[in-house]
Amino acid sequence: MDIIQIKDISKSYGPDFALTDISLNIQRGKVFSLLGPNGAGKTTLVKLMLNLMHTDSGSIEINGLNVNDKNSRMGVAFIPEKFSFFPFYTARGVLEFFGKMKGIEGVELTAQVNSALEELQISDLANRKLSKMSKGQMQRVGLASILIGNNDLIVLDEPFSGLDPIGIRDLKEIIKKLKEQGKTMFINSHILLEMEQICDEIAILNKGKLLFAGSVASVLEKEKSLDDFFYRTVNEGRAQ
Ligand SMILES: Nc1ncnc2c1ncn2[C@@H]1O[C@H](COP(=O)(O)OP(=O)(O)OP(=O)(O)O)[C@@H](O)[C@H]1O
Repeated sequence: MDIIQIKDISKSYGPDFALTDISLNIQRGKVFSLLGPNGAGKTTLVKLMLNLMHTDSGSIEINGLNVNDKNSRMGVAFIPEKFSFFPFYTARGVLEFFGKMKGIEGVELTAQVNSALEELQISDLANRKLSKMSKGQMQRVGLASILIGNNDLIVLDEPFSGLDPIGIRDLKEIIKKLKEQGKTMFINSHILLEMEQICDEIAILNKGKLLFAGSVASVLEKEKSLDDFFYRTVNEGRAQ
């Protein structure tokens, strides 16, 4: 079954449509990326999926449940583009908070937190407060939180922004490992080269309209790169 089912959704902010008649299904266990230029509607779609806003029309289901049902978000982890949390929390404190919210405690919580800190190479920052961290370090704390608990669906908004080249490589490895564990990833991004390397499926959005949905493999059969395909698709969409 598809883990995300988006049916004919539209969303406007006042008179302006941010999304128009979008239908999209995401298969379980795939790495999916929603690509689009600035203002395309990517964040709006994520907010609708997480029920942070409501659609004007159409419906979204996660795990077969309408997103109005809070149970649809069980096992869903979300990291916004700029991760932030109470500045007086340490990295360990943040991860313990996320774990406790998921009902994980004691030795199991300590083991998961230590493993997440190691995976993101921030064990040395475990006891540092967020207020004393760089942007990239804070982003790594946010990304470590997706490893806490048994998340089925991981939604990442521009996860590569703010990461240095080592961070980008580490994150790609983490995404690969999570895919091997059968997790589904929904990634909003502008960084086409990274997406070409790690994604199974993409959709291209521009000005609130869905211009393409399909596999990266099918794109690369016909095009030199995802980059070329993206620019051509967006430009043809603009011309219409
Ligand atoms: N709160 C808001 N009020 C009014 N218009 C908004 C609001 N949020 C977004 N928009 C508009 O909706 C459209 C889609 O915005 P959205 O943030 O979803 O795009 P995006 O693809 O995530 O862009 P970016 O890549 O720049 O983050 C844009 O035209 C934007 O100006």
